[in-house]
Amino acid sequence: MEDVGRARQLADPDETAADIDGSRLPELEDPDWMRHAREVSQTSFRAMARRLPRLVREAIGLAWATSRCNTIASIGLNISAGVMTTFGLLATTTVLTELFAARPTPDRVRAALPALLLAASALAVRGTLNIAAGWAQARLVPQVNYRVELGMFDATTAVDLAAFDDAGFAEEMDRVRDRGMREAASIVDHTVNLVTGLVGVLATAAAVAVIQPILLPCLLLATVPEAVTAVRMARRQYLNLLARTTRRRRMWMLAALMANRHTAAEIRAYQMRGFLLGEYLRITAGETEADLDLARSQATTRMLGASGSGLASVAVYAVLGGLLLTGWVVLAAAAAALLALQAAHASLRTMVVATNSLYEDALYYQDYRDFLDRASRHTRPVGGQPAAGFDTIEFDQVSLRYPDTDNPAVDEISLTLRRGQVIALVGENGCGKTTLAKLIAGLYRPTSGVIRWDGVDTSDLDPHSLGSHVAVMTQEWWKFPFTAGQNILIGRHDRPSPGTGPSVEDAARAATVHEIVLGLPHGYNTLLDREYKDGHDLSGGQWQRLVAARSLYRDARLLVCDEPSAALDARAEHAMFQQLRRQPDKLIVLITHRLANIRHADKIFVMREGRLVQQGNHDELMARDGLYRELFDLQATGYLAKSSPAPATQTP
Ligand SMILES: Nc1ncnc2c1ncn2[C@@H]1O[C@H](COP(=O)(O)OP(=O)(O)OP(=O)(O)O)[C@@H](O)[C@H]1O
Repeated sequence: MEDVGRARQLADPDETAADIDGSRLPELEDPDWMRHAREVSQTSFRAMARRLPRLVREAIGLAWATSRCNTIASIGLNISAGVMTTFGLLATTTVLTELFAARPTPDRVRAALPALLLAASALAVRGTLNIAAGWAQARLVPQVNYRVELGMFDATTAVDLAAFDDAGFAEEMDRVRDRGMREAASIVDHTVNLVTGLVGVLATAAAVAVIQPILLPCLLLATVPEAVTAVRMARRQYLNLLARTTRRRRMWMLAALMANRHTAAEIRAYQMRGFLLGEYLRITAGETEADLDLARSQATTRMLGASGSGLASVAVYAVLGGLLLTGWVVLAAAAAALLALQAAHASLRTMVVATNSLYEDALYYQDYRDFLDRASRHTRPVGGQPAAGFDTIEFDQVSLRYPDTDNPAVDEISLTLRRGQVIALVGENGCGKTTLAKLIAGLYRPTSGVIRWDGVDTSDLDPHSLGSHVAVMTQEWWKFPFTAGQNILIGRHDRPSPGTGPSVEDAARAATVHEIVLGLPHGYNTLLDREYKDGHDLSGGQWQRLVAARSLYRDARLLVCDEPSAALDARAEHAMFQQLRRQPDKLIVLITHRLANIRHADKIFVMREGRLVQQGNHDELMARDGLYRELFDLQATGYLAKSSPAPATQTP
């Protein structure tokens, strides 16, 4: 790790002298996913080579599962090209043997002609095979990429919502998205390169062994400096990048801040431009220095490597000369061996670089596989009893404790909800309303207690069919960058027949957003994302109406509305609650801090610190002393209080 430390120092020369104050961003901790990089930096090349067979098997397995045809083509064509290399070299030896024979020149040329044709043909066929192999490889790599990406998103969209509360899961997911996912295609690419390099070396060695076996050790000797140089350069490049990873992440972060529509307003309002550009400049100065340092040391290694190769070549020439003088090798064989040497150099280099990269990328790919394992532990198994709907939902001593928290967010709650009711959850911030609503909606599973639909434990019901009876208007809705119509339609994109529920326009009318959508340049086909051409945006309240339309379009038996009117104006809010009261066959669960909106609810559940402390309708709860009356009166006072005269201005 000495190299890492050195590169780090060079990357930020003023590190020790710097004052860490508010005018400068603090240095970031190295992220956990760099642990593999460190591991690679401490692994010897021999240890890497030992793990190679397993890695190659794994990569070929992945390629095979993606496209058998392209895998066979990539590897098969490369091997065939190798065979052509051997043929070509052998034919060249024959050409040289004929040309160096003690005969008149025209006779020598005539004798060499068939072998020359053979050598030229071998060369042409090898070139064609190489191009075809490259083509198969180019087809294979993106396919592997998409397969792995799909596997990743298949897992991230199937896991329980609770998985996202687990910090370990989130970090692993980011790490996999950062690198692990991309490296799957790389390991296939490197493996094919490794096979290509290996085939090249073997093909040359085979040719040399046929020409004159004694030349084989010479070939190996000549390639050693090249191999050492390639390994050293690849590893130095990697270690240098490793030492700068954290700083580069900071650069990416700053770059993303400075070229982003969402941050543009704040950057201008707070005049942060100078600060951001200054930080970027400071970091790029360190980066430039690190780049120059790398270029310098790579040039030195390349020079030393070239000198070593030169010396090795001189040694090989000396050995060849000796063999020629002593008659062990004929002149033609020696010349062919020199050609073989050139070919072996390039192949060996490919092999060494591919080994280094394959080993490193395989470590990141392992992260991806670990993540899929972890995700599968967070995923409910498909199957179970189909859920036909419900008439009653019953909570029996239900609790939920978030990971790594001391107190349960919902604590031993028992209640019964019936279809046709409008119920409300009330309480102060953080008392557990949203968590309880998510339990009702089946988005979370209780950590203890049982939830039953018509007497059946929901954990015995098929999660997909259970979810099909639920619609949720969440507090933290997302502005999906789709058209206005799609933003509603995704509420139930797989509705079996269009006539079985409200149309998109009906839902939009019910949520008082139809006129707004018609006012957009392309009506329901208007793209709601200004970052794309012809894209538009809506105000916060207009978006909230669109979200309401989506959940009405879903037309589910259970509708959970968490602060559905937080961004609505008074008229829209009134219309929204009127609409929610007009759903006699549904169970509506409302969460709102504006208590006037739930006066008509059939039942109000009042929560404090995760527990149910009161329940009843508005009149019953107002008739008693308690939290509900206290909160309601506090709010009502604000509306009813007569405006008091402004306090007199005090004169000094
Ligand atoms: N994902 C989470 N991980 C850990 N703790 C959480 C998580 N979500 C909520 N909590 C905690 O659980 C408790 C209940 O939160 P919840 O969001 O259910 O409250 P709430 O009554 O809906 O609050 P508000 O009225 O502010 O929306 C709070 O103490 C909160 O900090």
